Amino acid sequence: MHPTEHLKSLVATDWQAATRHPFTDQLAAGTLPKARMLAYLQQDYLFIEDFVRLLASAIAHAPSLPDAIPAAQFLGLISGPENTYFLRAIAALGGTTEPPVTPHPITAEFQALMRAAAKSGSYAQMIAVLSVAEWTYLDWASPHANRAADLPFWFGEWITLHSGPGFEGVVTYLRGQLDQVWPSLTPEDQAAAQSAFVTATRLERAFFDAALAGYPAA
Ligand SMILES: Cc1ncc(CO)c(N)n1
Repeated sequence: MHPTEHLKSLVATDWQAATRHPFTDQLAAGTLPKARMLAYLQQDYLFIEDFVRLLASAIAHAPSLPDAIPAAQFLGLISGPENTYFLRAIAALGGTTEPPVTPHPITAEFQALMRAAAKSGSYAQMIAVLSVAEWTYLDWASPHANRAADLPFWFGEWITLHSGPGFEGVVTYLRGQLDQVWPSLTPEDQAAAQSAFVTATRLERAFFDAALAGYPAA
């Protein structure tokens, strides 16, 4: 079994909950209330800021240029079409990106995980968090890809950005990076990368739970 398959098997319950979630089911059915989608995108735009910095850190720590290039191309996608999607969708749903919203506690936990991975110096930890983020999104979005065109763009494009051959390639690349470095890691590094993978999956699930509930005050 590939290391990434083993890691996924460890978190099967959270993985299933994060990728077959009522939030994304409602999104793909077009029945998710607009206010819920807006609040989610505003929180996710905070997530994306730290995601961009984490991805940049992984690029900086990649073992070789061929290992770095696909991540650099993906960074261009996030900084280009995906960033533009956020700005257009948040505006169309009646919101703003400035000033940024206050991070919900789950968003803050995710930010802390990404910041810790980014400054850990461990490429495996960085890739572990990035892999969970993109692989869970590929898994929830792919079954809905054929319906994206019929939805309002703030739902449809969010599915399209996370499905299809190009995005599958991103996930294959990220998993391949973790599978490639895994055997050379010390047991301590493997444990830290596994812990990052487990925590990231728990937070993906919790992020959708909070978004579905509309971020009720604690
Ligand atoms: C919370 C979260 N996880 C993963 C992705 C995919 O990049 C996202 N946009 N937001």
